[in-house]
Order: sequence, then structure tokens, then C-alpha cells
Amino acid sequence: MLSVIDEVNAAQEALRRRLAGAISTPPRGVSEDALPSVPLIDLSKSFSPDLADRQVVASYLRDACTASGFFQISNHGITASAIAGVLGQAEQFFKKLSPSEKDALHIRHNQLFRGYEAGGDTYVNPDDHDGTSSPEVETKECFNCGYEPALDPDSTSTTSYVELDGWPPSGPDRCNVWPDPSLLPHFKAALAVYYGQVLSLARHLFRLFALSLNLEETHFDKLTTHPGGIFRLLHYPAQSTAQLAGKEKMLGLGAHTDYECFTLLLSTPHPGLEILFPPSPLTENKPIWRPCPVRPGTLTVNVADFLMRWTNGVYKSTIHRVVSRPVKEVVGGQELLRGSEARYSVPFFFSVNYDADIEPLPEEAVGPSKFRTMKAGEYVLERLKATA
Ligand SMILES: O=C(O)CCC(=O)C(=O)O
Ligand SMILES: [Fe+2]
Repeated sequence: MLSVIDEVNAAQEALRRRLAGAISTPPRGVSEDALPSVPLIDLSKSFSPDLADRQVVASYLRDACTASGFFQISNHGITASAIAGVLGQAEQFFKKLSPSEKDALHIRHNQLFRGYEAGGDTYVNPDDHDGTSSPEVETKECFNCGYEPALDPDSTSTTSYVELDGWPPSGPDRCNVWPDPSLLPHFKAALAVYYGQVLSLARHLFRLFALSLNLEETHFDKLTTHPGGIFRLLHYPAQSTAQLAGKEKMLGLGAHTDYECFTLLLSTPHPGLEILFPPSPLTENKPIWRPCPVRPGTLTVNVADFLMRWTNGVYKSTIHRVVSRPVKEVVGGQELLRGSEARYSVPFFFSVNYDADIEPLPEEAVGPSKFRTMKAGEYVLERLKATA
């Protein structure tokens, strides 16, 4: 039986194996359109009172999850004002706070990775910082917060939530931290509005996941009463052509898979996210990096490692990264290279209750399962520790 630490090492080994030989441009003669991409799923009918309608949407979700595990959703119910609010406050946070104001919120003051991280403080792919060579620093800076019952509009209990390590959130170094309201008076309220909406959407999606696995629609409900929900604001600063020159990887955020059940990602309409599609004859049997489409108004959803393990590998947790590339511009018939623009994104990493013993899914859903009963919190905590 693998321990959680063994699982973490195995995940890193799998990442290396899956990245080996990856290409970033299609082989000569292969058109971009022939390559796989990220499907768009209209969620409207998933809110229908008619089960047959909801099952149709669940079948699209199953197709996407058994392929790359990435899809985008429209008509998801998150309001335009919640989206504008959180993206606006993200920009304010990174632009307005001074380095010392950010540092006062640094994650080193917190046991559970809550607060601010500058580029280079953590490496999402530990191999990007193996200590042997001077690493290319991840340019991202971020602000992390986590679930708290006060952020959950559907919370039924204020006492049952426990943290990644199985203990209740008590003490300032185990709770969310917030910037001084005199600096950013609307920050916490804007995050709370978006958090509440994205949490409801995640629970709704979990019901579709259940249907898509031929389980009772409510199968996961009891496991998401006080769920893990880590929420990040990310800023990838604009990079000039001079800053990008000579960098091989142009790392915004290194190649990685997410750890929890699934991620709901909101971002500004700036490119940067790339997805590693598996090898195929079209790509000469090499994995290939493809840009995630920019579809304003949509959210991007991806299956993460815990759900992949739980579904016995039927649903795929796919490697992705963020790169800042120079932008090509044609001026007067001449191709010029400009630097990249700033990108802001807001991933929400959704998990089942961290304290629940998660048992294998029924064989009818995922076949004879290799999954061993474990707590999601233990698994995610070890994965996070490996990045610091
Ligand atoms: O910023 C993005 O677009 C992706 C972020 C991401 O993959 C992550 O935080 O895990
Ligand atoms: Fe990610």
C-alpha cells in the first residue's frame, strides 16, 4: 500500500514521464485545426428541472473528462458583476499594495499556505527548482485563501469544517488573511461574492460529475458539506521582449497537474495557459502543448489528481502551465515582436470534505478500483508541501 508521501513521489515521477519529449508546435504539414482542443459545454440545460436534460450535459462532461479532462463552460450562472468584482480587486491587490504590505501577508506567516507569494517563492513543478542549476523563476505572484463557513452561502454547519491537516481552523496562522481594509476597502467583499457563487457552481458540477459516472445525482452531496476550496488570485506580470529574450521556458507557472477534485478557472482574456495533450500519430507520438482557447465569459474546468485517482484514471488530470510569450504584431507588412501583457487569473480548487474517509467509487462507475481509502486533506497537504 502506498503512503501519501509515496503518492507524491509517484505523482512527480508521472509528471516527468508525461512531459518527456513534449513539443510546442505541430509537426510540419499538420494543421492546428486537426489537433485536439478544449470543448465548450453550454451548461444551460444542466439547470433544467428535467433529468434527461441534465443527463445530456453530463454526457458531454464525460466525453471531455475521459479525453483531456479540460473543458470550458458557458451559461454557468456566475454573474458578470461577481466576475468583474474579483478580477478588478485582483488587479488592485497586485498593483496597489507595496512590497512591504504584501510581505506582511506572506505565506511564511501561515501554516496552511494562506496569503501572498512572490514569483520564485514556490515552484509548482519542483523539478524547476532542483537546487542544482540557477532556476528560471516562475513570474507569477499570488494571493491564496481557503474555505471558511462565512464564505459559504449554503453552509449548514459552522463547526464541522477542518483544515488540510484534519484540525479546525483556529489561530491566526491557520486562517485566511486579508489586506488592511483601509488599503483595499472592497477586496474581501468582492472575493466573498465570487467565492460564494463559484462554490455553488462547483457543487452543481459535482452533481453532473455524479450523473456522468452513472451514479445517483446526489452521490457526492454528503462529501461537500464543508469542502476544501482553495482560491487563488494570480498575476503574471507583463514581460518586455528584453525580459523574455534568452528564457527557454518563459515560465509564468511551471508544468503541473492540480491536486484536488477539479478546478474552476476564471481569467482575463490574455493568452498564456497551455495544455499538454497526449501523444497521437498526428504528433509523431509526442505529447504536444496547445494553447487553451480564450473564450470570454466562460470558465475553464479541469479534472485534478484526486478525482483522477478516485475514478481509477477514467477521468484525466492533465498537465498544464502558464507561459508568457512575445506577441507577434504585423505593422506595415512587417512582423514585430511585442512583450506579453499582464494576465490575471482566479483558480478555485474544489475538493471533498478534507476530513472524510474517501472510499473507492462503485465498480459499476469506474471498474475494479485501485484507489485506497484516504482523506483528501492529507493528500493535498503533502502535494502542497512539495512545492515550497
Ligand atoms: O493562471 C492560469 O491560467 C492557470 C493557473 C493554474 O493552473 C493553477 O494555479 O493551478
Ligand atoms: Fe493548475
